[in-house]
Amino acid sequence: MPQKSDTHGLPKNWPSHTPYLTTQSFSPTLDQAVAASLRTRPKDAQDITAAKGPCALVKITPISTPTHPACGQAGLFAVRDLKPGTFILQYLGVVHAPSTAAPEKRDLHAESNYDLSLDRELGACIDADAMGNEARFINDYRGIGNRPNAEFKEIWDPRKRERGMGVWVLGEGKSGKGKAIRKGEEILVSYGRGFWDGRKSAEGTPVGS
Ligand SMILES: C[S@@+](CC[C@H](N)C(=O)[O-])C[C@H]1O[C@@H](n2cnc3c(N)ncnc32)[C@H](O)[C@@H]1O
Repeated sequence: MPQKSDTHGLPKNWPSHTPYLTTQSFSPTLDQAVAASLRTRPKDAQDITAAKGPCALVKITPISTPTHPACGQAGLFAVRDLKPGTFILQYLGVVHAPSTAAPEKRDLHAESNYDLSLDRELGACIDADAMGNEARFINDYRGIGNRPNAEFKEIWDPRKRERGMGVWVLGEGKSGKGKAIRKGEEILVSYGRGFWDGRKSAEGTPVGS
């Protein structure tokens, strides 16, 4: 059954102060060369044209369990069983990269907790802090589950001719250990140690402690 959305076509529990995106937004500071590269199909990306609007596979849920490390925030949960390797949804936000025209400009995205790398060489990222879709509510598995049950991977939208990032249920892999995500389970990825190390150093805690 599709996930109920409110009268404005927003997913349930979508925050009123955050614009809901149905396609990627591009920073006006994006260099032409970077923009061109983001419109060139990479070798390893999967072709996906994600459906627009609220995703029927997931729901945004406020977290009130005191032992949950993101208590008081929200998370993204499966509304049906999802098989290993299933594409769930695209990670939408503002696509940005350092500008060669104004390299001295302050990076407006440096402190975002919603900034996902798209292309390391280009420094291109997708920031869902100011605007995005349900994928911005995916929490890191640490302190919640034993391991991630989902992963971010690059996609290529053949219709828009755009690179992007998608969220998949972890595949079965060589070991065949990838498991389905059960209805009601929280969708959890690994942000990578860099995310948490960056936070520790920003807070003045020595990295690695
Ligand atoms: C991309 S947001 C995830 C959605 C967020 N929970 C919300 O409601 O907006 C990343 C932020 O969620 C929180 N978070 C995610 N995973 C966490 C975890 N395993 N432990 C503690 N906080 C977590 C942190 O505050 C982090 O900066």
